[in-house]
Amino acid sequence: MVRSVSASDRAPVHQDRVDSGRTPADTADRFWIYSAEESLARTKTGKEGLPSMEAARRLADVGHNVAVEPTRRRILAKIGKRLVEPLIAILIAAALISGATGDWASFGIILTILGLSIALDVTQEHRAEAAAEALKRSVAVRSTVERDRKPVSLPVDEIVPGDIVLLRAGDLVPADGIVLDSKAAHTNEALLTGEPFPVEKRPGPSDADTPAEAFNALFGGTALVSGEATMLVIATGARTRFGGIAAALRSVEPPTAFEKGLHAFGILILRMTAFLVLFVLLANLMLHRPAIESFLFAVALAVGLTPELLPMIMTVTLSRGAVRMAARKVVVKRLSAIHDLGSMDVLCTDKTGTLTEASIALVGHPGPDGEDSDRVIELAAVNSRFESGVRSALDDAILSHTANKSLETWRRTADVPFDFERRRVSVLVERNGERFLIVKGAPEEILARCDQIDQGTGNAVALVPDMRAQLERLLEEKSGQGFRCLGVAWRNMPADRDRPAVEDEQDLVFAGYCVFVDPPKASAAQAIARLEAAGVRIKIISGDAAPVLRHIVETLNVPARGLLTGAEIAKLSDEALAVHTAETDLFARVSPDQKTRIVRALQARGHTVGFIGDGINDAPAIKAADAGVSVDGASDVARAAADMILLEHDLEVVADGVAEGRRTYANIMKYIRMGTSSNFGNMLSMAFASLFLPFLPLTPIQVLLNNLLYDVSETGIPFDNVDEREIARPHTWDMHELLRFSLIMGPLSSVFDIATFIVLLQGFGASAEVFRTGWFVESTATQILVVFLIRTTLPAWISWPNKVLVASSLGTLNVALLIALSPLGRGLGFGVLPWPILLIMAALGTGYLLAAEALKRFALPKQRSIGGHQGRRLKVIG
Ligand SMILES: Nc1ncnc2c1ncn2[C@@H]1O[C@H](COP(=O)(O)OP(=O)(O)OP(=O)(O)O)[C@@H](O)[C@H]1O
Ligand SMILES: [Mg+2]
Repeated sequence: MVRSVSASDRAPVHQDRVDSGRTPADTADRFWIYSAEESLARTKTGKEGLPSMEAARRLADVGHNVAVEPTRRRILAKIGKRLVEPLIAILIAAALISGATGDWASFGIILTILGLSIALDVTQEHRAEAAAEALKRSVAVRSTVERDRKPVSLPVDEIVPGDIVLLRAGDLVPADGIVLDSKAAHTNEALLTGEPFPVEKRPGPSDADTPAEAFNALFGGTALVSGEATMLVIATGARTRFGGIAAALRSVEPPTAFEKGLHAFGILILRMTAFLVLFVLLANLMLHRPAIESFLFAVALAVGLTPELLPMIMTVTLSRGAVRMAARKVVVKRLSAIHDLGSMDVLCTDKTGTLTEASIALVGHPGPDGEDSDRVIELAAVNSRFESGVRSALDDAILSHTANKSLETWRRTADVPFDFERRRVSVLVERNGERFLIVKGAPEEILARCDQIDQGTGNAVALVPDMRAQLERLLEEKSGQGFRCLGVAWRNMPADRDRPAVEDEQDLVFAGYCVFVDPPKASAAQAIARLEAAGVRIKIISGDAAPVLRHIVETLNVPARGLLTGAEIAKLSDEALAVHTAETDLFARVSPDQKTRIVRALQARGHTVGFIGDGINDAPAIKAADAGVSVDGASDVARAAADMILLEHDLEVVADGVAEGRRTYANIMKYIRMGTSSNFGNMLSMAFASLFLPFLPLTPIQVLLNNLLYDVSETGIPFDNVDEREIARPHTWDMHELLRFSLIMGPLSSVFDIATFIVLLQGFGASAEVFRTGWFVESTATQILVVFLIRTTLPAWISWPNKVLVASSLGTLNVALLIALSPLGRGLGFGVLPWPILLIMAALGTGYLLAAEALKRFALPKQRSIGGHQGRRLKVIG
């Protein structure tokens, strides 16, 4: 039986190292100190990988390769958790006491009602989660793993210790492990160590003390930016070096503003409920009512008042939102990000692919004289062909332009792969026994590193200031016309140099520019206009040059103010940057780390920030954003960091997602408003009833039944239609608004409740049974029907509900009437309701609904102005 690689497994194997002066504690985590053979032996595997049977056994043993196991629990666990909730537990105890005292009817009924409501809760939640989970799996990052002696593509969460993984440039390193074999492999560990430059990885062992120095170790969560590597997996999931940290970080990840607000709201309700229940209990006891029944009544009231279905409604509404968003080509990985997307008021976007077609073509390759030069394009092609990193679209354009050019005379020796900090790539090549370093990259930086120019033949002459100025003008002219440019340069290298370094990229000979066109995406203009109209400000953040960005926004006619470059941002403190972001919409030549700084600066100003990007360079910012968005074809790392994935690279899809996020929010708010208004009203009515009624207004069982029916009636809310005006602006959680709503709608319903009491008692001299039947009918009906009024700020007859909500509401209303008015109800303590009383109840109910419709415009939130959401975070009470 193979076990996971735990500390105890290691002890015997590295006995010799313990003898050589190391303590087991030192070596426990330093898996890179072993040779390939030792590591293979320790993980009980071979170079050909694991058989799938064995892999399945290990998976069952060590668990999935995820930093945090999903919180989705099994159905039984979910039921168990509900059974131990205090109120439910008290009810179960109450049922048992009823049974013990011979009241088998109560025993049966209480347990049936409880069973039904738990079943409703659990099945709804479970189904919704399963649907959301399936969607999430569809965008899971995959790795190529050797199984049964052949490479297969597997979701990364199925990787186990002992697996052999084949990595290529652009892949996410799926777990911790060591390099068995490599070809120019470099990883970017910025996400974990903050080190922005790629580090080379080759087979070990290494003696390093820290992970950063371990040249043969690969860490889960980093990215292979160049070359290829064969990796032996040593540790997966939370056992990885950074998996543990990630898990720790995730557990303290601040809740969204909505979640915070909701929590504060829950606590408020809880306090009010506790207060009321105690009040009712005391009043009943002081009036010498039967103790057990009074106690049960109080508990049943508490059950009725707690919004116990809220977590389920949240999950169902969000999952339902996720399913709807998937239909609009947005796959949600983190459900609560739907709220963030809906409340997002700033969207940061990259340029290529989002604002442009990303169909890049080479349109020119001028030498220093401004004329297209064969020398320039040949050097560029050699560079693109021989670099080991992820080929960018620029490289593809160069290579397709030179497809029929023979580069046979050139031989590759090594390279310094591209990274987004230096924005260039060098290859070391040989021709006719001579060695050259060919460098291409961001043109202004290439030019700054040149002191000679190439006359088109390989002859180098000094770069005089006039010439430099002329080259700068040429670049300005091309960029100003919206062309993307790269600079190409070279230098001679000593024949014995095999390992070029970043330091070699100077004293270069300037060869010329490569000029590319990437047409702006016409549809982007429309999508941006739509987002801006919906209160989402667009900021463009790109590694590309300022003139190119300016040209794009002019062509697309995007209203963008201000521009900051990476060089300027580097000089600003975080505070100063935050101030600048207010009037800056364009950010050019920014590094990956600066993208993150911009996101944080915007957040510091109280914005809810979205970030959409597709590159390795976008991943940290995607992670930092409230709503991190990536696209289906993006790099693994970007997709792994994102909260949601667009199946189509289009801002229009984001705009759809925003609308969907706001829809979801609006529906959750309906449930909350329903809860608060009826809760608050009920509390007042119950307090009144306890003091002035000669008997309990409802039996405990009737209270429970009312609660169950009400809950079922609300299960249609997640499906409900939402008014256009609800999705017109970013939403904000506002506790004051909710309180105002309760303070208007609650007393209103109490007025009608009390009127009902008076009519029943004074007008008809109703018996306890008839009284309870009358009130049950009236209160259940109004509680259920009021949803059709408060679901919209528009007049109820203009905004139509979804048919699922109509069905769930009217269906349960019918059941309620059937139970209360037919002989079925006799067993539940209902009496025969005379017709005149029924008519009066109907009249009172109608009166209440009309009054609610008339008063709701004072209670529901007004339409907000665009500025209304600024400072959102400050508004949250919590
Ligand atoms: N393959 C390459 N070879 C040399 N230089 C490159 C290459 N790819 C990119 N660069 C340089 O790095 C700069 C930044 O890259 P890029 O434009 O892809 O950044 P980005 O932030 O992803 O931009 P975008 O917003 O367009 O997605 C480019 O403008 C270019 O100067
Ligand atoms: Mg990009």
